[in-house]
Amino acid sequence: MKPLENNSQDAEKLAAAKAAVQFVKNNDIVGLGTGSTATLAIQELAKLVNGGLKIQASASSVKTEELAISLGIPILKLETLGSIDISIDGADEFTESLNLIKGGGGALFREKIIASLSKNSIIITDSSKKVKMLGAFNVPVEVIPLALQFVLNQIEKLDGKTLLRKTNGRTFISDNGNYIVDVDFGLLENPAQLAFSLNQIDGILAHGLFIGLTSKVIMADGDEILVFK
Ligand SMILES: O=C[C@H](O)[C@H](O)[C@H](O)COP(=O)(O)O
Repeated sequence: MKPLENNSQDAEKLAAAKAAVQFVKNNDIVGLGTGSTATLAIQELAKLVNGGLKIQASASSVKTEELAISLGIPILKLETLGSIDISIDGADEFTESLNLIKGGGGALFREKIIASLSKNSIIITDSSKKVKMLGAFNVPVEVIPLALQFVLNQIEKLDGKTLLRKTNGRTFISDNGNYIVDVDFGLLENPAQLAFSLNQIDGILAHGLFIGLTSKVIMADGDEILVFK
């Protein structure tokens, strides 16, 4: 049996997912996020699609694409899309100013493209993800392999402590064939400035700081649904 705390966190994720899919309308192109919370939204969306809602969707990871197809959600290739009506995704941390850290699952690059294309970018979370300052969660950075040592040096100049992501002892490889470096910058006084500095480093494909890309965060807290926008 799962510990009680996990059950209530899962219930919050589900409540946020159910609230978010209500914003999806007939004929929308929908961006699908990645992770445990986004998965619940995809399952809820599939129920609506099977009940007659007409949408097309695009996925932020191979895993999400496989899930969506298995549930009968029509999928469009991301490279064909010039805009997305609505996207639903999770986050690792967010602040009330709607800045986020994402990428705990390594899907940050495609998630960022989807968020950037979205007219309405909705983030769904349980109550553990809301923070006063970003940075307790390490900032994921997707690095093109041949640039790894260069990027590590540059990030260290920004006072970041770097850790190459591994899973089960093996170097983690993203859907795009790249490494993920998780960086401890401490609590972030100025996440926008840090995002700008990371954007200047050649060899970084994307980082997990999502600044100004979110329309609203729907967070469940116990039985309550809170919307930050
Ligand atoms: O790369 C993964 C994504 O950014 C996820 O949306 C994020 O890590 C949150 O995942 P979860 O909903 O599982 O906490």
